[in-house]
Amino acid sequence: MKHPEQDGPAVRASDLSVDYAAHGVSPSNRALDGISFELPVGGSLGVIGSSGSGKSTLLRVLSGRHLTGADSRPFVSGGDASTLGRSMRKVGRKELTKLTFEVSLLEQEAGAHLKPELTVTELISEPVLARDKKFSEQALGVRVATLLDAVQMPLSSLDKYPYELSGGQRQRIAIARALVLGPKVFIADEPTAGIDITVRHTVTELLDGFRRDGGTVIVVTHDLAMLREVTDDVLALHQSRVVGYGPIDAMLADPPHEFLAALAQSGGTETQYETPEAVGID
Ligand SMILES: Nc1ncnc2c1ncn2[C@@H]1O[C@H](COP(=O)(O)OP(=O)(O)OP(=O)(O)O)[C@@H](O)[C@H]1O
Repeated sequence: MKHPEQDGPAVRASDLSVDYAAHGVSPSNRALDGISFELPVGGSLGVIGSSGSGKSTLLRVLSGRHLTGADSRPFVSGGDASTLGRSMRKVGRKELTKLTFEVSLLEQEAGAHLKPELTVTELISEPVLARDKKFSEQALGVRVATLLDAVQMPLSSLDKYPYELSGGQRQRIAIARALVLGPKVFIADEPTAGIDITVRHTVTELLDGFRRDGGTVIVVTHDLAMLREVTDDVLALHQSRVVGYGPIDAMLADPPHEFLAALAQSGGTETQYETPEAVGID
């Protein structure tokens, strides 16, 4: 599981600060400010925070996608983060390519952004064929069917197009696609968003199984039950900074910040939290 040069945690952030550069009329913007944590190989970290607190930016940086994405890339402006032993500040191009195979990022609303012209089989197979055009058709067929089963979708959906699936089914296909390369680290941004409550456990089971096989998980979720079931520690962000770090129930029992106190009171609907300044309270 470990990168040859890696002899430490799977993921580490040390006083990490991340900015978005000024763009047109938009000024530069600090999205993360002095973030530190460590996640061992095989561990699972939850990330929570109010809207705009920096959760998605953190996932982009830890997965190396800040160096491969399109416009308005965030950049590491202070400290550093490393994933599987590679620095996110100075990872080389070759190492970065390897990292994108080893670290899978399920982006927010991934199911809604599947290519509409591809079938389920093609969608799940695409990352494998993009990496190796000559990959055995038979082995790929088995891998696709196994993943489809893992996300509890029937084999009859193999030839379907995204428009023929429900929102929850599309999200499950996105998850299968994210796991098809057999990553070592799975980073997921709201994986259960849009998934029917009755099949949510599919995702929890999948993450559990992934960890049992030695995989490391980072998950942004508003789902308290999921945080309890699949994470060891939770990193709570508020306005770009860490306001809590530890097991979710310990944090909610003795909230170190008003954001967490509000979350404890609401029973998990943290997005409703507004700062006193935002609602005009002194
Ligand atoms: N492409 C971008 N260009 C400039 N600033 C950005 C960009 N994306 C995000 N930001 C800014 O970075 C900060 C953190 O945003 P981010 O999307 O990481 O937060 P978040 O916690 O994931 O929010 P949400 O829960 O609403 O998805 C915000 O101030 C946001 O406006």
